[in-house]
Amino acid sequence: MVAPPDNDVLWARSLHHSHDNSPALQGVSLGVREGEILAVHGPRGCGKTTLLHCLSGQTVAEEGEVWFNSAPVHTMSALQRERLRRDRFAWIDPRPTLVPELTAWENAALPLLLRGTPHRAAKAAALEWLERLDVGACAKRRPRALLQAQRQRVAVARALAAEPTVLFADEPTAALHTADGRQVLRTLTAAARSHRITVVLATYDADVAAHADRSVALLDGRRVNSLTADEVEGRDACSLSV
Ligand SMILES: Nc1ncnc2c1ncn2[C@@H]1O[C@H](COP(=O)(O)OP(=O)(O)OP(=O)(O)O)[C@@H](O)[C@H]1O
Repeated sequence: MVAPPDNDVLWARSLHHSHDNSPALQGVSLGVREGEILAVHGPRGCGKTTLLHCLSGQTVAEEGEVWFNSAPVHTMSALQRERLRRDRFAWIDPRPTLVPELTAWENAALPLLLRGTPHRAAKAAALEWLERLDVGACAKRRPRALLQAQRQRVAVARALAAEPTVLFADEPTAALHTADGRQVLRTLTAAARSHRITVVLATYDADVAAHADRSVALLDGRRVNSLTADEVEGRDACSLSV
């Protein structure tokens, strides 16, 4: 095993992974520098979510290596990977995944509480980030009483309140209207830059990818240098997705 370059917070080498014998990643390598916002860009089914799952330790790739700083994630036990995700990573799904029984602020505070942050400090951080995401007024409401766009803002607040080393955002604005999506994305990227949070942002949308410092393009589970307009729109069927 060769350790990753010093200035990469995340580093993946030659990742191969398949779902039901259908290859989703076919030899993807990449490095993510500390503090950068990296877009993983490509059409639907090209392997973006699978790549983020492998980088964040949710999935161990069938072949290849993933390193977080100097730690080999691919050889960690399931418990070690779970701790890594809890303590150092945050995740935003395309659609908000909140705990229905908890209020908005309790949802936003949850990762901090799970890490053992004192209740008062966790609540203060959650409320601060809900305000920044313009959903401070919803703090005491449960998810079912919120609009979808408000729920997604709570999910973004939850990810940022935890001040992770790396934030994985999988199509974070997919469920939002364009103007709403732009505003959430601006808040997310500004917060990440000011707090030196590294972001790996999966998107099929070139406008979303433009918010990143750097983009890597995926097609059919492989890195490519650039995408044509048709590929970006996902109009080309992904041959490996059938
Ligand atoms: N759990 C699964 N079971 C079977 N096939 C899967 C599974 N997850 C993903 N795939 C397939 O693996 C390939 C890559 O999927 P992946 O979700 O990583 O791509 P993506 O670029 O994130 O797509 P999308 O934007 O639609 O989420 C696709 O062909 C997809 O159909």
